[in-house]
Amino acid sequence: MILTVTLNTALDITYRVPALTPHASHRVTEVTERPGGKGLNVARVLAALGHDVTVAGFAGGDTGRSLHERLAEAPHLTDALTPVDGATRRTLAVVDSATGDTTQLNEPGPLISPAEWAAFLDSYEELTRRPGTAAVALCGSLPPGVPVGAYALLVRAARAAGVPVLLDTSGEPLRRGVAARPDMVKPNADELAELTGSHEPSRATRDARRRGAHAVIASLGAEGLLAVTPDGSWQAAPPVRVHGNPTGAGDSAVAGLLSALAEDLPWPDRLARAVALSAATVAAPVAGEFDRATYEDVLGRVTVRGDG
Ligand SMILES: Nc1ncnc2c1ncn2[C@@H]1O[C@H](COP(=O)(O)OP(=O)(O)OP(=O)(O)O)[C@@H](O)[C@H]1O
Ligand SMILES: O=P(O)(O)OC[C@@]1(O)O[C@H](CO)[C@@H](O)[C@@H]1O
Repeated sequence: MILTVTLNTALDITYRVPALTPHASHRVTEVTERPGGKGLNVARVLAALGHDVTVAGFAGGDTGRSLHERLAEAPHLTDALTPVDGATRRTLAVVDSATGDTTQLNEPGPLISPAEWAAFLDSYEELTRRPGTAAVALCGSLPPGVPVGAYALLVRAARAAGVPVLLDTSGEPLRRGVAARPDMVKPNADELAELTGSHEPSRATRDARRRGAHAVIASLGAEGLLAVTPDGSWQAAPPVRVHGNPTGAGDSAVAGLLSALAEDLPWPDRLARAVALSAATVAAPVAGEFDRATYEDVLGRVTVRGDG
């Protein structure tokens, strides 16, 4: 079983409009609603690959109920979200059909009380220590009320339980989480630059390792992934730039890395899978889904270069 943690779950709403123009009124041509937040996207992709996955985090209010209902329909997925009084947030992605560009609006999320945080920690401890837990992914922003050092605490607890842990977040929670020495961290280019102060990916990736992460897998948009690990360094790139909605591409990369880790595959195969899955997510209309034909087509054509 792979455990994904989404402290700030969301009901993701995607609007498609013919062209997005500031100050103008728009007709929405398509609306989709999905359980979201990065860890839930990771979980859906893992489940679609046939891995058993448990989702932890918080859910509350009408939006939280909707999350529970939809998660109950997903095969291979166990809902272990901790109930909270506040309502789970909504996020809005507006896709411009003319350019393919996406504009993202994320609500802050509900206020988590000290008692709710303590209840989550109990559940997390139990899940990480359960026999058969193969890996943990800690994903996304923190809702108000959750301490800024939350991920550092969760990284240390996973390591104490002997479970490999991957961190995918930003800002101060990322800085503190990295210092707690996670097995893997997956920043995008902006997150990496903010963490290290360097806009040069290979220098920044090495710097992020010095700050504590055992392996750093930086996602660089259509250029693919740059991984610096204890076993070697690799660059993995898709054969072509895919046009579509990139929301959730990073989450699919995380799902690729974790599923291949759970299957004991070597780094080049993990990276190839992550790149192919994330390209296939750009080709799918909403986050947390991937286009299987694109995945299978791209998988054999990913270039992996390195010294491992
Ligand atoms: N246009 C594209 N064509 C092909 N692959 C892409 C494209 N954009 C992104 N990818 C793949 O998706 C991965 C993740 O993308 P990105 O670096 O934008 O991550 P991210 O910012 O964490 O994503 P998000 O927050 O939207 O989930 C990249 O490393 C790459 O493999
Ligand atoms: O506010 P966060 O937690 O950083 O990001 C949340 C979010 O925008 O990221 C996902 C795409 O990666 C969406 O499904 C989701 O709603």
